[in-house]
Amino acid sequence: MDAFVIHGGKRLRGTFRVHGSKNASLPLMAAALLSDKPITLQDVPDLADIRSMGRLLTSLGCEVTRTGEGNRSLKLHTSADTNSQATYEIMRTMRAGICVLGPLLARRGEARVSMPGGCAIGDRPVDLHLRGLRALGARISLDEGYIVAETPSEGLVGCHLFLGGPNGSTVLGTANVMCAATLAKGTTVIESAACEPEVEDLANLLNAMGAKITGAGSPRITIEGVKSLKGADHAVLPDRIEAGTYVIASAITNGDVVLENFPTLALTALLDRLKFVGIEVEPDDGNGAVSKDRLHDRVRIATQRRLQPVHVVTQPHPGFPTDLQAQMMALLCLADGNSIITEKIFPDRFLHVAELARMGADMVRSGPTVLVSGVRELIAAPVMASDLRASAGLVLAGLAARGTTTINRVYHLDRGYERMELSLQQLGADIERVDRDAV
Ligand SMILES: CC(=O)N[C@H]1[C@@H](OP(=O)(O)OP(=O)(O)OC[C@H]2O[C@@H](n3ccc(=O)[nH]c3=O)[C@H](O)[C@@H]2O)O[C@H](CO)[C@@H](O)[C@@H]1O
Ligand SMILES: C=C(OP(=O)(O)O)C(=O)O
Repeated sequence: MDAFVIHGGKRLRGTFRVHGSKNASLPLMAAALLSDKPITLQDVPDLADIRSMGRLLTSLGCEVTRTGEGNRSLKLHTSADTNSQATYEIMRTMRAGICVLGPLLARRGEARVSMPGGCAIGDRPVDLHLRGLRALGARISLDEGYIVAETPSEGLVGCHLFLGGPNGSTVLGTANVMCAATLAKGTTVIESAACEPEVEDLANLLNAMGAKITGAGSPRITIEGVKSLKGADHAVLPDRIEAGTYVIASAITNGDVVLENFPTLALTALLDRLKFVGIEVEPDDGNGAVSKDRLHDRVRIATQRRLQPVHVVTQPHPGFPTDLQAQMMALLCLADGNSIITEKIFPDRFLHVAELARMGADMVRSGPTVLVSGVRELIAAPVMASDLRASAGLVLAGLAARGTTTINRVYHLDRGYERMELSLQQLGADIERVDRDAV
């Protein structure tokens, strides 16, 4: 098992181009099951989760091939519909495998899909996915860890449905129901739909395939069912979580990093909190000057020496993303005072707290809230990566810490960050990947 060894204290400098989004790509890939015509997705990151989704789709009769310049695109072509079973063996490795349920049901009338895995970040039920699909008429039961779903003889039928849950909306649940509704009879209205940019991106692909969807990106999505969907070409959104992680990497090392393909609009809440901390993300005109275009997709990160504490609450989009909570916590460990972080999406998503404490961070957790008292410096230690974003938080802490930090089990990072150690090396970090036995 691989580990990262980081000699901390190097200021990051240089330019990094943000990759296409993992969390957009995965449901986009699953949408290829809705058509027998080829779909091409441009700028799909090369990640463990993307490869797992590729294996899953292949098992379901979809040919998946890397193509285009630098093999950055994916071509997906569903040419066989003989197998509609998504096995536990593949599904346990990632959460987004559940996105095949809606498309399989809508196009083949049946699906047998294992309950999904994903990051260990607390309870992750799928009741809202099932509630939404049942509202369209699907008959669903559970059998030995599998969701068994079928459509009635008249097919799925559009309806007005509410998809809100105890912690707000559901991102992948909205994706699943939206996909299923594209081929249902009549009109579906999803109330309390997730507003995340990845949902909007999926609606854009589906519309390019001939679906009739309006309102995606707002809490009410309307889908007029159509008889069939065709092929399409689609460019995947930049990854807002990767982008946010590299902003914080620059800030925590007091660096001078320029980010390209930066999704400014999708990161408003992060940029707002960072401004309070003393970090400006300025549009860059490419000649080292601040651009007048505030929505420029090339930005430069300017960090004040003293970081101010701040209150952060994770919320559904456009609120502060839960997927950047661990990275923000690493930064606030070094602020000049007390910060409060409240996790409202996954109240137990705090496995990084104990590991950051091993590096000298001063934190007290009470339920979904952590009080972070800033310290002068973090001190390197061996730590254990527990989930994807917790791992990213530990890498950031290691970049800033005095001494040599070893982060064990970085396979979690490989699910969501493309060759992170190489990108950080190019920005001047002293980081290397080693085989765990060598540590
Ligand atoms: C592959 C992908 O895109 N993953 C993202 C997606 O996960 P995912 O779509 O799985 O997360 P959800 O939006 O569904 O979860 C939001 C909240 O709703 C609850 N819930 C969800 C479904 C359900 O049927 N019942 C229920 O109660 C969850 O426990 C959680 O408290 O959105 C999360 C929240 O922004 C992100 O952290 C994940 O990175
Ligand atoms: C939690 C995440 O991924 P997943 O939903 O696939 O577990 C994430 O991307 O931070």
